[in-house]
Amino acid sequence: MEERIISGEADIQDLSFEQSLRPQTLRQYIGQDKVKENLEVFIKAAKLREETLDHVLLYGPPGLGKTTLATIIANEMGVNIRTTAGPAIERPGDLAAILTALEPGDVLFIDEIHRLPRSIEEVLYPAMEDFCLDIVIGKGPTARSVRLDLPPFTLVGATTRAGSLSAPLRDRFGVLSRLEYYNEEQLREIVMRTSELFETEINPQAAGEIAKRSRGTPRIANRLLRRVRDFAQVKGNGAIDFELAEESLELLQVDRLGLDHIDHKLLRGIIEKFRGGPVGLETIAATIGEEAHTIEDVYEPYLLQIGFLQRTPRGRIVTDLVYRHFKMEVPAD
Ligand SMILES: Nc1ncnc2c1ncn2[C@@H]1O[C@H](COP(=O)(O)OP(=O)(O)OP(=O)(O)O)[C@@H](O)[C@H]1O
Ligand SMILES: [Mg+2]
Repeated sequence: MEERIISGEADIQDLSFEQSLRPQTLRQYIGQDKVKENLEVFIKAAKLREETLDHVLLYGPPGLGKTTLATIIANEMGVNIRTTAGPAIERPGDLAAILTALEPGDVLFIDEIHRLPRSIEEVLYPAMEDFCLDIVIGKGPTARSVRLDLPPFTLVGATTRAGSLSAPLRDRFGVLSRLEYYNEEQLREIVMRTSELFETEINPQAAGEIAKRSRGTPRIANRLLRRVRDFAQVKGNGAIDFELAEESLELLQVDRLGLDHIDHKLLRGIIEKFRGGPVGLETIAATIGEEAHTIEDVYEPYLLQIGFLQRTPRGRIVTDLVYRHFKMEVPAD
């Protein structure tokens, strides 16, 4: 699969920047008002009662701020955060080592928690419920189970696929927070904030233009800003004004709605070869030379989200919005 500048997934460059761009407190975290309001109350209440915060599950598409929020939760609670990821925990012993090393009140952040092996999940249940571990010592007929007390902790899990989480695991989280795509105004604020951290001058209109093309995703907004900043440095005096932003984004081939050439190929393919659909996923896949599941997981979600594609029982259809976006005549039927 080719790399796309408008992908929500982190690339190597993103990773090297993101740490320094992360807001540290709920107050600095832009948008996601409902999630923030709830967390604020739960955190306050937990602190008043001098208890640990309930376990929190954060879910939503890549790049919307799950890892950021996990860090903020620990900061706001005034505790340490230990970070690991579902695929990194292979054996029950791995998890036991992490859990027994926690200090009272700590946040344990498990990223990609849907990729935790089932055998590990089972170790996690009593840990989450009663702060204890049941470990088996020895093998065969002499094996016995020992119960080990753990310090109370808060598990923060993050996943892009809440649907792949087993029900028993999901049920053990007290707080379930779904992150939503950001609106233009919120993304504009994020771009302004990041520019400040970069010490790059930007005017609000230019920030708005980057926001518009960021597909509702802070990670993409920050990435586009970085690229536009390069253009500003090389072609201008370092400051980002509207014309420069627009010109650079055109050169980067990210259109007014944040669509790139792959989106265009997919949409035009359906229009030109299938008269706008309905057409089956497999057929689309064969036409544009991609795997069906890649289209479903990666290409389609944003197009569905902005109403450019619709799923019907007979396949995908493009909507009138697409014809208008491409300045094509909307067909009569
Ligand atoms: N609400 C926000 N306000 C400001 N910046 C944000 C916000 N949310 C995310 N960001 C920025 O976007 C970048 C990506 O966020 P983050 O790494 O938390 O996403 P994620 O949901 O964990 O993604 P993934 O699913 O790939 O793990 C970070 O660099 C962060 O600075
Ligand atoms: Mg993350």
